[in-house]
Order: sequence, then C-alpha cells, then structure tokens
Amino acid sequence: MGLLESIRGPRDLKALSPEQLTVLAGEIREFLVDSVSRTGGHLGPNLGVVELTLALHRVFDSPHDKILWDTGHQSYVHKIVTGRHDFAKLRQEGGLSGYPSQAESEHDVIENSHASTVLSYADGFAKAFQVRGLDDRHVVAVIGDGALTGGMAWEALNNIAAAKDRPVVIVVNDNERSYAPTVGGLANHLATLRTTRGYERFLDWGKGVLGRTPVVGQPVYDILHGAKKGLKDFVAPQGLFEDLGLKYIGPVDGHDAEQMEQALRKAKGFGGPVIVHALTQKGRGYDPARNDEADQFHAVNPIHPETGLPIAKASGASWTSVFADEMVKVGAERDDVVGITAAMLIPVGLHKFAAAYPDRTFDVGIAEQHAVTSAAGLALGGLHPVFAVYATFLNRAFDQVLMDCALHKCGVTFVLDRAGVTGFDGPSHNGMWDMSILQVVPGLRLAAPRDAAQVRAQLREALDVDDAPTVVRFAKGTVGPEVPAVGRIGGMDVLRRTGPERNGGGEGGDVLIVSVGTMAEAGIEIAERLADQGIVSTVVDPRWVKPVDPELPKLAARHRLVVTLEDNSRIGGVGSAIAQAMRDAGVDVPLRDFGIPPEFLDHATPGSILSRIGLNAQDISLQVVGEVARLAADTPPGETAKPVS
Ligand SMILES: Cc1ncc(C[n+]2csc(CCOP(=O)(O)OP(=O)(O)O)c2C)c(N)n1
Ligand SMILES: CC(=O)[C@@H](O)[C@H](O)COP(=O)(O)O
Ligand SMILES: [Mg+2]
Repeated sequence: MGLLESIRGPRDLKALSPEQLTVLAGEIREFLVDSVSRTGGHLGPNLGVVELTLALHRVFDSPHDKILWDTGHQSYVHKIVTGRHDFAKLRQEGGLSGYPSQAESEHDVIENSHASTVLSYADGFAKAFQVRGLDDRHVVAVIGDGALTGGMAWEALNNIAAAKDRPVVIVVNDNERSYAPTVGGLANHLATLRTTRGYERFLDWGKGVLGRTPVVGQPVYDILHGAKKGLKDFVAPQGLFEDLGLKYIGPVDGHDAEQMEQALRKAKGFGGPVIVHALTQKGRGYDPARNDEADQFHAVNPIHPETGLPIAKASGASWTSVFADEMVKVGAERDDVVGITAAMLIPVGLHKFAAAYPDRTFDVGIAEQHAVTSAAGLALGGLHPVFAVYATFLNRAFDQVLMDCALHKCGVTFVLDRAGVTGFDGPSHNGMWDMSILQVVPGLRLAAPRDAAQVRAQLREALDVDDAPTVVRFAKGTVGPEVPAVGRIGGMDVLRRTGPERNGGGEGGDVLIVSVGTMAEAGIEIAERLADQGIVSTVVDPRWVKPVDPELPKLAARHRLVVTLEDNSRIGGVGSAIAQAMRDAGVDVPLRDFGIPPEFLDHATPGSILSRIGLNAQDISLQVVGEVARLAADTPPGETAKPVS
C-alpha cells in the first residue's frame, strides 16, 4: 500500500492531489478490511468515514484544532492518518484501543465510547477557547445520525446555538443507521434534508454556468438561489437546525473528498455554530458489509475478508439468545409484556420478540434516559415493559430508574446484557457498576442468573413483580453449563457442600462462599480447592442479590468466614450489601469480598483482565486459605479452630 505507508501524520495529507486522495482512500479501505477482518472491530462505521476523515485532517490542524468523535468507534481512519498503522492487536492487550485514546496520541481526546456526548465536549472546548481568548483554533465534533438521537446531543445543541459568535463545527455523519436504520422524527428530518441533494447539485451547476456571465448571471443566480431556498423549505424544511440558530451546510456527499473539503472550509470560516450534513454509507466499498441487512458490519468478530462470513462459529447458546427465546415465549403468554431497546434491537436480543410482536416493541433510538421514563409511563399505563440494554449504558439513566421508576413503584424489568467484564471495548463498556449503583434504589429487586435455566426462571420471576423495578443481569458471550442446586436455604440455592451433613441441611462449616451469577463455577472450584486443604465450605447462589436474603446472615453465623464473589465493582457491590446485612443482624463473622477493583480497565480480552485483577478460583483460593489460617491462629490456645455450628 504505497501511499498509505507514506502518511505518518495529517501534514502528509495536505499536499496530496485529488487523484492521490482517491488512491489513498482505496488503500485505507483495503487496509481496514484486511486488518479488521483478522481482529474484529467496527468495520462498517470506519469504511463509511474514509473521505470525511481525510477532509477533516486536510482542512483542520489537529491537535491544535480539536477533532472530536462521538462514541469513537469510527476513529480507525483518524488513527491511521495520525500515524498509527499497527492494527494487528486492535482492542487487545498492548494493542490499539478500538476508540480514541489519549495515551496513544495527542490527536485523541474523547475515550468514552458512550454515545451522544461529543457536542457537549465541543461546547465546553468552544467556551474555553473563548474565555481564554484562543481564537486561533477550532473545535470540530463528528456525530453520527444515531448518536444525534441521544438527549445529551440536544442539550448541547441548545447551548451551542445560543452563541452566534462562538465557533463550533458540527459534522453530522449521516449514514442513516445506528445498528439498524436510525429511527424517529429526527431521522425523518435528516431524510428530507437528504432529498435536497439534487437541488444542491442543480444550484452548483447553475452557479457555474451563470457565474461565467456576471451581468445576467448574478440576478438569475439570485432567483435560482431564492427558488432553491423556497423549494428546499417546501420539500425539505431546513427549519430544525436553522430555526435553532445553526448555520446548515449540506447535504454534502461524504464520499466526495473535494465536496467535503469545500463544505468544511466554508464551515471553518463561518465563525459561529455551523452544521455540515455529510451523507455517507456504512460499510462503503465492501459489499459483504453493504449487503448486511442486520447492521452493515457495525461490529464484527474475525471474518473471511472475501466473503465477510464469520471465521469462528459460536460454541453454544449466548446469554442473549437464551433471553431472546424466553421473551418470545413470555410474549405469547402475556399480552401486557412489551419490549424496549435503545437502538440495539439485535444486540440485546429483542429482535425475535419484535418479529412476533412488532406493535409491542419500541426502539427509542440511542436514548436510554428516555427509554427508562417511557417504560415507567408504559407501566403506569398498565403494561409490563422489559427494557433490554447493555449494563454500562444504563448508568446514564440512573436518576430515571430511581425517581421515575422506583419512586412510583413501577413494574419495569431491566434486562442488563454485557454485565461484568467485557474487555475488548475498553473501560467504558465493562458492565461493572450496575450492582453497585442499583443497590441504593429503594424497592428495586436485582437478580443475577448463573446459567440459562436461571435466566428463564428469574426473568419470569421479575415479570411477576408489578410494584417495583426488577433487574436481571447477565454476561456477554456464550452461556456456561447448567449449575444445578443441591439444596435450598431461604431463597438461595446451595450449589456445593464439602463437609459432612450438619444441622440437617448441611448448614455450617469453615467458609460460606456466596457466588453471584456467573461466579458460580468459580465458587464451586474454590470450595473443592479448600476441601483439599481440609477446609469445609458451603457454596450458595443468592439468585436475587437485592434485597439480601434474610436467611443469609443466619447462614453466615454458622461459618467462620464469609467469601463473596461478584463480577461487579467491589465498591458498593453485593459483598458490601451482604456485609451490611450481617452487621444489621448482629452477625460478627469476617467477610472477604472479591470483585472488580474500582479502576477503569484498559481494553484486553476478558480472560486476561480477570486474571490480572485476580478474580479467578486459583488466586481467590490462595487468599481464602491464608485467611482461614489467620483465623485459626487467632483461636485461643487449647481451643481447636472449629466451625461455629
Ligand atoms: C449510550 C450508548 N448507547 C448505546 C451505545 C451502543 N452503540 C455504539 S455505536 C451505536 C450506533 C451509533 O450510530 P451512529 O451514531 O449513527 O454512528 P455510526 O455507527 O452509524 O457511524 C450504538 C447504539 C453506545 N455506544 N452508547
Ligand atoms: C461501540 C459500541 O458501543 C458497541 O458497538 C460495542 O462495540 C458493543 O459491542 P458488543 O455488542 O460486541 O458487545
Ligand atoms: Mg449512523
């Protein structure tokens, strides 16, 4: 790839001729398909922003000018033209992040891969430049049509439009899709703007022809321009953006580097808030992506580059598919159950329910806050909504869960997919905070199923609660083997006892291991390892981790040590809640809580993250053996360390 090799920074783009830019764009697409088909990643979105990114870096001077990307999954081309060509370990330990990364480059600003934030950052930058008198630099925000459906984007637009003298260049990257086609009134408005493309071309043609005959040309051009404006307003009212006080430039062909550059130079010189509406295609130039109905290769696992077909076949059912299938069954039994997604119908597993019950499925766009409060409205209206969302994306709707759902005792069920360490997508995608932040929501009940059978059972149990919000959270990827219960204490499943039966129910021993959700297998393995050391333990799965089962403190009192395991932040998680419940019950037994440390976890494979943070059976067993030994050592002389029974 001759030309691409020579691009070591944005400066190398500035001298290229239009012909060279076309060649370079082709080489970049070839590079993206070749590389991302090997590693997996956001192939479709990045194929769609090749010319747009080249134009941005030719018109603006990053890092002096700030080029900001919303969500950041479409920043591979930006990385390539800012000197990062080694994509061999994309999204893996030690490799490039799949999103902008300040540690990687001075050209990167926003690392957060949560959508709809870029305009707020841009508003902040513009205000900072103005207050500091830095009028020699620009801020450019690239936002997708999907991200533009997020509420924050409109809060920011309201502020950006307020100051006519505060330059902000907004590039709307309109490929008509989030994963699926973008929904809502905004999407329809963007569509009407797109239809005026013909008028732009007509007007440009007119300007060219008429411009050569100035005497006649100008008045005729003015008439034409007036006609275009009137026609546009008639056919495609520009009102939305212009009525807000934003200059609107477009629609522009986002794959025509020259047209993009022209529009960006116009925007750069405007001196106030301006929108450049770029029309692009997700997966541009790669037929397998263009022809992909589902999401045009929004995010792929490794694929065969020639065909786009996945290299690895899924090794079993995913957590998502178990939920998807059960939702269809529930839909047939209960016509009050409705589904809600925030622009991720297939990724969260509501597509089958939607196919069966289209009138009972609502895609609200990338608008989780709206989704939650709309769900509260649906519940108050007599239905039982199921909002399926990635755990990390519910973070932004915490107040809506607390005040709009729980305060009103709304029977809304939240199904949190991608809970726990997800790894590849970096620090803002791990579902590691839900079991902490939701602990403080009065009345909310939270379940963490350990296997497919429990997903089905706990989903149904959640749907039976109509006077409080309920949460069912599970991990990314393939669901593990069934983990059968060997007994039940209160609402908790006993998964393993390694000592002789005591007190009839096998209650009591040295260590009580409380494994949450997918930590069940680790809990059982830890019990076996402890047994090898002569340490007797009981493993329980609380199933519903909030509220803490009233039997748990009593069971804890019959052990010398309690160990809790959760794929959630250690801070304020299930372990903390159990410790509090034990204190409240006057049970003074030491507790060791194992979870995710309170840090942002850099991108890597989930396995390597879990082993680095020590959230695995081997490391935990070693610590527990040491703890038990310390406890035994504390036993007064003459007394043998024995379980409290
Ligand atoms: C708050 C939030 N919700 C959901 C997502 C998941 N997500 C990642 S990209 C994407 C679609 C973005 O669409 P758009 O902004 O149009 O960008 P495109 O991929 O089309 O370039 C979604 C829903 C997210 N990153 N953040
Ligand atoms: C950028 C984004 O938020 C999603 O596209 C994310 O990559 C989800 O990844 P998975 O669906 O593969 O978990
Ligand atoms: Mg889009």
